[in-house]
Amino acid sequence: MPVDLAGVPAEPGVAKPDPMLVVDGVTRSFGGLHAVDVRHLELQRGAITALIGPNGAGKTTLFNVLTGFDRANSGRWSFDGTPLAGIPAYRVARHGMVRTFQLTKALARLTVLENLLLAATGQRGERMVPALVRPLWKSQEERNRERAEELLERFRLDHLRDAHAGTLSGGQRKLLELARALMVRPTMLMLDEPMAGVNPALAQSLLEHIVRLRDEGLTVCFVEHDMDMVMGTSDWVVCLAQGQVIAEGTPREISANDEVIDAYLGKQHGSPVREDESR
Ligand SMILES: Nc1ncnc2c1ncn2[C@@H]1O[C@H](COP(=O)(O)OP(=O)(O)OP(=O)(O)O)[C@@H](O)[C@H]1O
Repeated sequence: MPVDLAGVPAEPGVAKPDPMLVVDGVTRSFGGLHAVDVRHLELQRGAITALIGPNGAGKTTLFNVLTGFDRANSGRWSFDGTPLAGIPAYRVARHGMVRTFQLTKALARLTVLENLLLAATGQRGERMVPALVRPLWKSQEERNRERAEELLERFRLDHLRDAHAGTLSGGQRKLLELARALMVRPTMLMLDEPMAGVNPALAQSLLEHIVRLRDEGLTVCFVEHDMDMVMGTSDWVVCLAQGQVIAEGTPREISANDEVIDAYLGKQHGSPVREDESR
């Protein structure tokens, strides 16, 4: 564990020694449904925080709001001291908080290398004034290529640089999504179900990549609804249910937390137990 969270009490909304992201009173409703209602939440710098919760708990909605892809109804949050409420996604990314996205059909038609270079857009080479100054633009393009090659090697995708992204296996796609997010050198990585649809061996390798990124100083937050998946990897676990943070703690504390267990079991075994069954 890079930062000692072991002494932090396992309580919803608890303060962290060095928070990177601080969330206050964030709500998001759809009609009458309160999808997100987070009173206070802090994510520790340099740690891997897993955001867990049963289906429909509000994990993705909270992610979308915090990263500027959706709007909160109320609340504020700051990233590394910068208030981010109302800031659009591309500017959130410029502040260093970047989220992964599943490869769309359009991206699947591009090569792996093109995917990476496209992910770097919005950097200097794309902006108006430097774009007119050819040497500057050129050096930015070269830097992007260097970065892309570095990431291809890191994720062992270098032999696939000219393959169409659509031909990659599920696990390779997940690596490409991760590499795309890293093109802009974020300080915080937000991963929405990075292991979804990936076989267990590859999921393990993805988790190892994530741990390595954390060890290099990146702050990571990932959404996952499979509790087992987060246990060996995360430094801290936040559990959402019905939009609210119902528990926080180390993986060990969370796996023994009755409210968390109830939230999961309540969802999976939603129908009331018949009397004869309960007996
Ligand atoms: N655009 C939307 N319009 C209406 N309701 C929505 C919308 N987005 C999410 N919801 C609802 O908000 C609630 C929270 O959904 P969300 O996708 O954030 O949950 P989740 O925890 O990510 O679930 P899962 O693990 O199944 O992905 C759900 O009841 C969902 O149906």
